[in-house]
Amino acid sequence: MEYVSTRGDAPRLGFADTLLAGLASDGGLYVPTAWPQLHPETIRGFRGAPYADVAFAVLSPFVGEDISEADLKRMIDEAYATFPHPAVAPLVQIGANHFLLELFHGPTLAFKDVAMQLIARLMDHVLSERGERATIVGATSGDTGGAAIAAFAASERADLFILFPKGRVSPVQQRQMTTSGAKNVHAVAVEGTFDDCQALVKAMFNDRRFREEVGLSGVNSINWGRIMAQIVYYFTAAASLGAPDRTISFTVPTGNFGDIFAGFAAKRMGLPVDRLIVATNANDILERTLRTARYETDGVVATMSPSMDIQVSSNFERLVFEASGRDADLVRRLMQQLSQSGSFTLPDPVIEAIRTEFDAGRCDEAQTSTVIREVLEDCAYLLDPHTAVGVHVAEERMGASPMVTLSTAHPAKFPDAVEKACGRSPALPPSHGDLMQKRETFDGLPNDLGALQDFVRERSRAGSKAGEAVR
Ligand SMILES: Cc1ncc(COP(=O)(O)O)c(C=O)c1O
Ligand SMILES: N[C@@H](CCOP(=O)(O)O)C(=O)O
Repeated sequence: MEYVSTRGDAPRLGFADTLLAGLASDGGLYVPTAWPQLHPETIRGFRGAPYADVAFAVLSPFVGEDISEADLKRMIDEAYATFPHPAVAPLVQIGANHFLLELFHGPTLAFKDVAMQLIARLMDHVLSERGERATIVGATSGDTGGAAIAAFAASERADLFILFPKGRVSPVQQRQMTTSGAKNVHAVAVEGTFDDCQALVKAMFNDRRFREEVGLSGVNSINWGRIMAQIVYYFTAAASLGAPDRTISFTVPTGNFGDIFAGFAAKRMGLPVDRLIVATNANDILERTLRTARYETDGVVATMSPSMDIQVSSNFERLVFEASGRDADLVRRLMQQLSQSGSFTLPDPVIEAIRTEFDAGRCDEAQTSTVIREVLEDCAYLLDPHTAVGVHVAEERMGASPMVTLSTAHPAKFPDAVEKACGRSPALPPSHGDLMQKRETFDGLPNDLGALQDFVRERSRAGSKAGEAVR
């Protein structure tokens, strides 16, 4: 399997190089040259199968020969053994035809663990086979950071720098990033928004000298490995509800568009998906884009679902590439307009192609609180605010197909918002009991590329071991 950049101007890479590259050298995002196809009989066989077995079947074609079957199988088994729930990603019914796909049973109680636990193992494996080290820099609005730190804290091969927007993550999210005690982990509070953090990460990737100097790699969903691992749970959920013998719709609380793009990829691989529904909070750029064809950034507002407080939605670029018939020239032009003017307009055939498969809806703060309260009253089930955004939008758009709303975080990550909405404060699971008492360590930096690069240079050198090659 080979991967191409959405901007058409970077070398094609195999799986291992794509995984370590993160962002393509032309600023684009890698996608597979062709979508592997799963036969309906294979999908039918996923019913009742262990999650790790489905993961192996779905992921093998993307990995190809870069990692042996035995090693891939072992790493998948190890990754999902960190999830205490035997199903890894169980379904819970909350309405006649409405199901929640609980993706928060991993080490940091958010869906990011599903991919991060696997890609940390894959990256370490590839780096150690090559005798190399990597400097991983990631941006987070709260959940990616904690999941990456939990997954890479034991890494012998990577130094990890996580940028989070100061004062804009929940206390639980912040402590998951600042209390690991791991020497190779650096949590950095940036004076700015998540979009600022993400722009800094992309600027570091686009600085070729810096990229080579520190052996830069990334674990945000710009990295194909993240998307790939998230495809699996669309298959497990749909198969247990009757796919391939009936179609299933998915509603996805959306920020950076990675999670819903994984659903699109599952559909391209043969999963009978009916509608893919984008659910946004008040930061509704994607809902506006699907309605008006105009993608226009508009300043981020802080909400009770902070992990979705995003305006520049990286993976939308992958969708534009696919919906335009893989027109890299168009993608390059639109992304240039975005960086120059903060907006672009999708050509008619592209927005029409997107609308044939996607819908979108928005959920404001009052509606988020109402949903949390109503679902608690009706189903005795406590939603986190991100999932509540999804449930609100899903309920507006129920059709004939069963609806699966992705439940992306445990409510205990956002206890204040949940308590304000419904009067109940969710407790952290016992395994996280002492989190709020642990000592925090983090650095603060301005929203300044030079300052950040100096910081990374200094710390990643300190973290690397003498005698080992730096990528
Ligand atoms: C809890 C939660 N829900 C939803 C999202 C949105 O996912 P995506 O960025 O893949 O669209 C995020 C972060 O990205 C998140 O942390
Ligand atoms: N919501 C995310 C933002 C980063 O998204 P990613 O999927 O690109 O890593 C977060 O919680 O950090």
